[in-house]
Amino acid sequence: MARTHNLGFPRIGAKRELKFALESYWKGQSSRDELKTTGAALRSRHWQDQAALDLVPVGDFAFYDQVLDMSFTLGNLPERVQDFHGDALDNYFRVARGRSAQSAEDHAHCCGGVAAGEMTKWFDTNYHYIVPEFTAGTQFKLDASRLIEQLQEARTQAVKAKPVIIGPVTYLALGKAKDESDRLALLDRLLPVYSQLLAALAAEGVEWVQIDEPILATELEADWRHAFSTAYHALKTAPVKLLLASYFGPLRANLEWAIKLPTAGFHLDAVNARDELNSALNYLAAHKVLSLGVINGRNIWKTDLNGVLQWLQPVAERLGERLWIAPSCSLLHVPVDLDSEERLDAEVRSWLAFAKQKLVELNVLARALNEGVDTVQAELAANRAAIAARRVSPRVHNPSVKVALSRITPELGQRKSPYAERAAKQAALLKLPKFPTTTIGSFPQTAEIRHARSEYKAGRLDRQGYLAAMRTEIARSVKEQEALGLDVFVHGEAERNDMVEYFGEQLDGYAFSQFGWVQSYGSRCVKPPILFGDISRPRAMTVEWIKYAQSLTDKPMKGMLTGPVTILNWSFVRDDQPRSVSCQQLALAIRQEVLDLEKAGVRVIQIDEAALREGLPLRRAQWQEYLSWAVESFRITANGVADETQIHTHMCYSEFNDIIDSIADMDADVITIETSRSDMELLDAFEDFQYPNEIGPGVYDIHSPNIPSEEHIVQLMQKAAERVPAERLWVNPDCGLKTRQWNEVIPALTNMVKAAKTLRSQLA
Ligand SMILES: Nc1nc2c(c(=O)[nH]1)N[C@@H](CNc1ccc(C(=O)N[C@@H](CCC(=O)N[C@@H](CCC(=O)N[C@@H](CCC(=O)O)C(=O)O)C(=O)O)C(=O)O)cc1)CN2
Ligand code: MET
Ligand SMILES: [Zn+2]
Repeated sequence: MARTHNLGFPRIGAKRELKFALESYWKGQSSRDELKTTGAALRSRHWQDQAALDLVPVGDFAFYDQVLDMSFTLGNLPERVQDFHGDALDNYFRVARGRSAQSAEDHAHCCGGVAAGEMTKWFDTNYHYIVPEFTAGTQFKLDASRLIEQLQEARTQAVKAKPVIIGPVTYLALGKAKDESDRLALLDRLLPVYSQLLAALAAEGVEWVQIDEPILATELEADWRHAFSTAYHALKTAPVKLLLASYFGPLRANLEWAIKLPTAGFHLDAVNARDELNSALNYLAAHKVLSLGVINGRNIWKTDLNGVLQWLQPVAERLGERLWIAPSCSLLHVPVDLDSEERLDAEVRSWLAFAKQKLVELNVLARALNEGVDTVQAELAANRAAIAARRVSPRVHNPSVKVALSRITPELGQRKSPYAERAAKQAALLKLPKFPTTTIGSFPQTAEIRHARSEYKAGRLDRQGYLAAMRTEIARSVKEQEALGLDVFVHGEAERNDMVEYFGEQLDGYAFSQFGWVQSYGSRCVKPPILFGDISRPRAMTVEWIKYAQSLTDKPMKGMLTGPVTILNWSFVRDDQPRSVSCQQLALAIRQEVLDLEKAGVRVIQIDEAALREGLPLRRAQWQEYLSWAVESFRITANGVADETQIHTHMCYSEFNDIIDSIADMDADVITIETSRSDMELLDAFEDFQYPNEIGPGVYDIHSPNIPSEEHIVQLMQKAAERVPAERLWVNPDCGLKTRQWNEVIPALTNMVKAAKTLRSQLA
């Protein structure tokens, strides 16, 4: 009898209930009890949604982030919040979001402002976690209250609970030593707290605990391998059974030793590591449970159930009771419920499965294994038909796109002249001052903008009314930029719901959902569009907006586009062709937009590649292959323009040391990057490499409500000028301003423009 379980369920809610409850609480519009009630209601609903499983995850719910939850469970709070006297949940939000010194709440508790914890991406997903902070002196202390309360809650609802925690080695690996000390030296202090935690869970009657170690999908140095051995030998006496979970990819050199660690069970991502199944079976000790992730937890496609059964049935026969089946990873990365969708095209819908549908698939597989395929004949037949229809659908295959792809030549990615020649022509045309100022694209997405768009989508505001409302916003942002005295303007992206979804909505080969929300960080969500077919651009997507914005000013207006690699990495993409092929198709489509903008007289065009660095594969061994097609796709998109047209790109995750040659290969005239929090140290890579083109190192940390002072910006730019020749420097924020408010943006940019003027008089 194969057993079914799940590694984690999306917590934001099918209608983003958690997002709205959090934001209302943060604004002081609802009480903490109301927020906690919403949390409990979501947990309860999600447990019901999973009731058909043999084991249901508990502890996967988090008010902000599961890694931050783990830090609180382990008593590892940054020193700056340890003296907080208020409610524990408020302290948790202080670490997550920071708190400016002025807020009334802080006066009430007499401890000033705190910096937010650093946020970084969770493996190769678009989810961001709060980085645990360590020093050589870090002490851990168990606080199991969250897990125990949730277990008790689950018990009253008769949930077959399997608590989920992050394992000690991954926890250390995800964190950062603030004093550059060795994180692994903390393992000996950490393990006793894990032992206490497991004992506390056992005391609640728990039999199995899922302990996540996704770091197993990366290349591990000997000391980290050793840490695994130390950790799991120390925990083997715990009074619970441990299911050690690896996901997001194959284990390669880690497979043999990891599966032989002394745990009662092991979870293998059998979607991404199917080729490791036989070895896993060979290494598996006779008593051990093998959990196989047979349903893709990272995409939205229906599983080929008949295909899975073909290879899974013999495994089930061999393992009997010791086989568990599950999604490949937590379902955090997929939307909740396909049934909510009212407008999806019926054909495309028939190919899809969201979280709830994936669990139904799992159940069909389990019944086929346990009760015989005859008992699920109808389900298997329907699945077979859907999979077959998708494979041959004319909606998926567009011969003219395939022809265009076959005609790609290296010349397509080649600018006409080298940077130095282009730069001279652009300077003559644009006549910018030294230290030119600009912003990254978006201005605040105000409640009015979002409201107008939702009225438009609901049919209560007509197209003319919507266009007029967005034009008013664009005009406002142009006026503000005139008043600020910026040099290169942006239109502000008011008309875009998201930098990726906006393009997905306008390209053929894409579908988009109404409620397909996925958490990106905290209360912020994205609705990744669904790339299902060959991509083409039926008509220009941005030209009218940019032309309108340009008509309002004599300053150069940047055309604003999202690049192919970022669109790819932040979409749900096809699983029936390599990512590189989808990326090239996107490149050809966005290239047309670039050329149309140029034709419309736009002199500066920015092509955002925020997710290029982020999209690096988990294993270094695969980096080169990825970088080569990713950079080539960018070059195809960007490099068809005349020398006089200035191409910008933007990246917000700027740890470029290992890939600076690829960044230079993109050959953008200007790159704007995130650097303010690293005190310009991230520019070292550019200095060492002697990066040849222009750079705008961010001087305003847009993730924080704090307003940077003129002096601070001048100082940062002086540091930048020590590393990059001043004549190649731009002055700009770290990233777009969509999540900020105008009353923060205006003073910050005022200081930025003043700083640029000071720099011109000092250094020029
Ligand atoms: N795709 C993507 N990934 C990214 C980023 C990014 O910008 N895009 N940035 C980095 C950080 N991640 C981020 C992810 C999301 C947001 C963000 O602001 N998300 C918004 C939603 C953006 C959106 O799609 N907005 C829609 C829907 C807005 C909305 O919620 N409307 C209300 C209605 C409001 C009303 O009627 O008054 C509703 O639908 O209920 C729109 O503008 O049209 C949010 O969660 O609040 C920011 C950063 C990394 N990854
Ligand atoms: N142009 C985009 C913006 O300003 C770039 C964002 S990168 C996440 O919002
Ligand atoms: Zn950015």
